[in-house]
Amino acid sequence: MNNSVDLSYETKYRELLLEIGAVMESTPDAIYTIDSKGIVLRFNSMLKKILNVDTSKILGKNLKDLKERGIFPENVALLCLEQKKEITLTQKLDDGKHVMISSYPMFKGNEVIFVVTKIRDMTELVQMKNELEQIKRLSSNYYRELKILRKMAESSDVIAQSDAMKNVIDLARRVAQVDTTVLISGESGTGKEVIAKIIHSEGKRKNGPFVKINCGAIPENLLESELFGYAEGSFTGALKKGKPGLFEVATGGTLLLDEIGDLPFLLQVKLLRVLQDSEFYRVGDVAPTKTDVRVIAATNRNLEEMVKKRLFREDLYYRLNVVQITIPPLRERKNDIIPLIYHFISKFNEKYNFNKNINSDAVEMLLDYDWPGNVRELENTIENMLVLSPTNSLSLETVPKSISEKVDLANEHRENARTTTLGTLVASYEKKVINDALENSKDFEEAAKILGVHRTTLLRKLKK
Ligand SMILES: Nc1ncnc2c1ncn2[C@@H]1O[C@H](COP(=O)(O)OP(=O)(O)OP(=O)(O)O)[C@@H](O)[C@H]1O
Repeated sequence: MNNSVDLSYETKYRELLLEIGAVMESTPDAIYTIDSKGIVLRFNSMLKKILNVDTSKILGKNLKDLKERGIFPENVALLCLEQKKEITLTQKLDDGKHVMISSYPMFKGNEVIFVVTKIRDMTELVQMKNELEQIKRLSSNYYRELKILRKMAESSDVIAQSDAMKNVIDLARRVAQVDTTVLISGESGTGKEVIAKIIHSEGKRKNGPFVKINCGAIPENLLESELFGYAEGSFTGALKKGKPGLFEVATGGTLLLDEIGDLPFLLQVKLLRVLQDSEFYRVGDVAPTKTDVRVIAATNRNLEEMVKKRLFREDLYYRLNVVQITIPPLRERKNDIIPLIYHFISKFNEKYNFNKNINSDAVEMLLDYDWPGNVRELENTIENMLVLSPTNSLSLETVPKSISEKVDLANEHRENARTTTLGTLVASYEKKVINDALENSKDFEEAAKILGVHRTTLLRKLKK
């Protein structure tokens, strides 16, 4: 009877062990247990796979010894035993695997009787996490670059760092949306054509032609036929079929009349008519020609003054000046100078296949200059420096003499003005002190005494 009870216990015990073994094998994690003395009691087959340990050497052995002899790569279970609490940590093994190790203490009363440790191979997960992070980093880099590229494309390579220039571009973009005439004024080389192109390319006529004519560069007798064309056989040397003028060439687009202040008086009348009636007469023609052109006029002269002096027709001035955009000279928007310098360096590096840069002394010098020729002069200067510089770094020596001499001279004048002011102040104060001393003393001798100088010194100063 007793025997049969024992046997049934033994059977149950065996079955339990089988069950535990089956449970331990059913997981992709490595599992092992140690007793309260750190002796390895049991493990599953994943232990060999994940920790790469020789499992034939560990059963019944002390984990501490195994760790010290390098047979076992970790001892989290011992920490758990020591601290009597659950411990989870991650570890990178010698073979590069990333594992997460969790040890759980099993208690009898207050005492830990054994520790179960579970090890999960995280290598793939860590790899995936790293890859994900890399992808995130890459995509945020791409996003940043895209934003810069978009910004560059949007501003179509127009530099506007200063508030003054930002306002100009803003106004140009707004005015681009309405088909009105615009008068752009500004010193030579400030970027009037650049702004006219923005108005053209951001408006309804962007797919039409952008045509420019410099009214001051063409002789008066040719300008009329250049603008309005001429009819068949209208003058000797004319083409037989006649020739269209720029008002026809620019149909559907924009016509930029540069240096409008140079337009001869007679042509001013003709231009006014085109603007009012959208039609004109070719030279020698009797029938009018229709036109559909947006006119932008540009000038570096003071048209208002010209109107007062009767050099420019008042009615045309008002017709052109529906919206006026004034571009300030570069010296009044110094914030644009540095970005323009780098913009042109990169432009000409690309053109000449260079990889040159500029040093800070040279930048300082360019910042101190007044740029009477504005952006065009700066652009030419950078091209000149880049082409002539013997090294990859544009230094102070590469700044053209015409610029460095002017900057040096201006700095010298400023310095002189500063010291002169100081000298004048000291002299006038000295004069006041001497006068006071003379007034408050009975004679010259006493005044010298009050002032603490020799009478000959006082005499000399008085003479001065
Ligand atoms: N804001 C800017 N950003 C980049 N380049 C510019 C800018 N302004 C002007 N430039 C460049 O400077 C040069 C002169 O500009 P632009 O021809 O438009 O000046 P302008 O005022 O029309 O000159 P002009 O009075 O002689 O007709 C051009 O090469 C132009 O590309």
